[in-house]
Amino acid sequence: MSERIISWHGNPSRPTYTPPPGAIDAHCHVFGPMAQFPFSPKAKYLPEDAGPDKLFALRDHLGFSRNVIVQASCHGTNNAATLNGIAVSGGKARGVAVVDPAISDEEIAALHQGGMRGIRFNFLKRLVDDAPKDKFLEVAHRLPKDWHIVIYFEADILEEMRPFIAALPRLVVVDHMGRPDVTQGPDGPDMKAFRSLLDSRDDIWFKPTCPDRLDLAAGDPWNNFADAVAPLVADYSDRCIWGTDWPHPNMEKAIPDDGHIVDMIPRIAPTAELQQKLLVTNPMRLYWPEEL
Ligand SMILES: O=C(O)/C=C(\CC(=O)C(=O)O)C(=O)O
Repeated sequence: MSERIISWHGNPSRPTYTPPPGAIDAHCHVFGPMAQFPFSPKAKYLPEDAGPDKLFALRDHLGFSRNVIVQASCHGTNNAATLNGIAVSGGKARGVAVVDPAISDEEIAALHQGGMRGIRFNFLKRLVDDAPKDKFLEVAHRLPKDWHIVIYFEADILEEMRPFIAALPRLVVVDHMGRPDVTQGPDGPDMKAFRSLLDSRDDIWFKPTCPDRLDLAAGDPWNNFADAVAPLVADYSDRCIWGTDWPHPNMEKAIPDDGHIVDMIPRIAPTAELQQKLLVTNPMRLYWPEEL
């Protein structure tokens, strides 16, 4: 792997939709810059630099106020690039770390000091070599009480994930709703299974994100995504947070326009009240609770 990849739009449109004041892009990443923060030797993709300067310019362009930077798999368990993004944000970013489960309690405390408020367990085989559930559970028990656990898996393994998720000792946030097949519609088997997971614990949250990934075949404007996801947001409105997923790792063959991604928000959260919860109140509870 030597060629570096660009997976983001060079000139995204300005959205038609205006997010409320204080809106948080609660799922995005930074890549590098590589000269300062090299990628992991185990990285499954090698992106061009997409550093905090680009991320914050996009934040302003799209009308957002803050970011939650999620450590991407290309940086492995070295969180330096993400911590740098948080550090140079002037208090406008916090993060989610990916850690070696053998991390010490002192290192966890340092991550908290650096603005991390959760860790991510990634179960996608195309992104990570292994996902040891027993070790993940052990480290989960050592997290600060007010941290949460972000998990990323695909719908085909939801059933085998259930016992692990049930055992997690912190609030859980599921990335991209566990990647349901949105073409099945709001009452299809994947959405039904995901709803039953949400019903199994009232502290399982989700990100109704990534229309570009989940409605890839139909493409922009991602109508299947809007139809399947809007009822979920309406029914679980206190348990969802939203993000752009910029710089859209692995989407180089179908790069989304970030302005259009933002314009999905009023289609899945049609009222001002739902938008306020999705973009402000809910993510503030997880990332800046001291300000509430
Ligand atoms: O950005 C996302 O959430 C999804 C990703 C990339 C990713 O998670 C990672 O690299 O850690 C994907 O499906 O390729």
